[in-house]
Amino acid sequence: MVFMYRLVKAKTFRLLTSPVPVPYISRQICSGLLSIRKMNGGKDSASEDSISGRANSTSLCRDFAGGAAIKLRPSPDCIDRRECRGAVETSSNSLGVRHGSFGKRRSMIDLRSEQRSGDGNSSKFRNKNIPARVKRSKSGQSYRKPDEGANHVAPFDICLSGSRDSTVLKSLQEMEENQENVEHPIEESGGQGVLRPGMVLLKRYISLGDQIEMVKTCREIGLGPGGFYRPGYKNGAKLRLQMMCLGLNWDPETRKYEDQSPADGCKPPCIPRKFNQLVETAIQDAHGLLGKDCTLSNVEDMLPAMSPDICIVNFYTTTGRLGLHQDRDESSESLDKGLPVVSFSVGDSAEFLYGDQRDVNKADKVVLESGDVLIFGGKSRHIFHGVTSVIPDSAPKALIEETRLRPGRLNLTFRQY
Ligand SMILES: O=C(O)CCC(=O)C(=O)O
Ligand SMILES: [Fe+2]
Repeated sequence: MVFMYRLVKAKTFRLLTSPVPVPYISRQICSGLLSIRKMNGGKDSASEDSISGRANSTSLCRDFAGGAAIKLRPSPDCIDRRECRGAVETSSNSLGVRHGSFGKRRSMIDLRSEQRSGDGNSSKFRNKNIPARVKRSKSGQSYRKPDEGANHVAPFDICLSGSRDSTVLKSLQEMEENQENVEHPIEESGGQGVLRPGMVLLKRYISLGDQIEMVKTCREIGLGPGGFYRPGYKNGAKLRLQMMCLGLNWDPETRKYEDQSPADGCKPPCIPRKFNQLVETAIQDAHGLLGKDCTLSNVEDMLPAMSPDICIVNFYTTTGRLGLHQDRDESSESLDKGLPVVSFSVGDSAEFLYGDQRDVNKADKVVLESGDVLIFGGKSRHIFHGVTSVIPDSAPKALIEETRLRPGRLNLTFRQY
């Protein structure tokens, strides 16, 4: 009896003092295995290719030495960004970009609100020398965790926090149904068509569904390594926009393309393959428009085709703007050939100026609306251009409801280095 009592007491003691109950441990291992299987065989891994363009990508990233391109390498290198100054905990699997998908509707609205920078000016406090640690959240998204005590600011979030209205899906469906050609509606509306030799505007070209996915994808990438920050010029002045570069990083301070972001030292994320496909189709459709002019024997003489390996993503709040400038930091080969810049506008409309001189009074003006694609190459490759104002409350309602994009405008410009 005494022996039995001691035995029971000893077992009970061991159970009570054991740090983790055995059945609990095995449950954890099982669920771990389950989630690994799900990631490898389920939708998540299938979606990797669609966003990173990894498997069949034609996009290339460059190695730079002292600012000069020395060799081209395939896109997986721009996904594996472990070399970035602070992303010590990043593995190729942990980058949110690889788990997102352009084609897959996944809500990004529940991302951690405490990681948000709040307003368009906060990234000016980001200390270039303080690394941001990249962590992975339960949902598989990567985000930066500010180091203890560091004066670090998380990337700018182009979307607002909060839940989505349940009526939104309905209004989205209605809008899609009302679009005559959901794929690429080329309408004969104001400003549409050839603005000048080599400059073509495709009005409301990007479908609402694609605009929504574009915002969600940019948000997801923009919150990770190499994400949105507020860049500055050499003289210390800040640009009136938030920027993120894909493929290669363009630094307004050095006016050079480099393979790391000055904000966090990370390699620029890759351009999602779906973005590149849209660019290529837009150029083909622009050629279709140019081809209507019977005097042109070869449309490519006026507007060469290109495969983008750089995408500069700008987000302008309603007070954002961009002074008149030329895009001339791509390779001299690209510039000499007149390979075009292709610009996507999403969100609020903006007044866009363009002309042959850096003079606002001599420039022409066009309003770029959500879904518009502007292409300038050939003889127009070196035009001066800029954004004078963003028109508040002009974005499609369903876009805002579905994405909670902040008031302002998202602009993506694609180029070939
Ligand atoms: O926002 C725009 O429409 C133009 C952006 C631009 O010119 C640039 O990023 O170089
Ligand atoms: Fe530009």
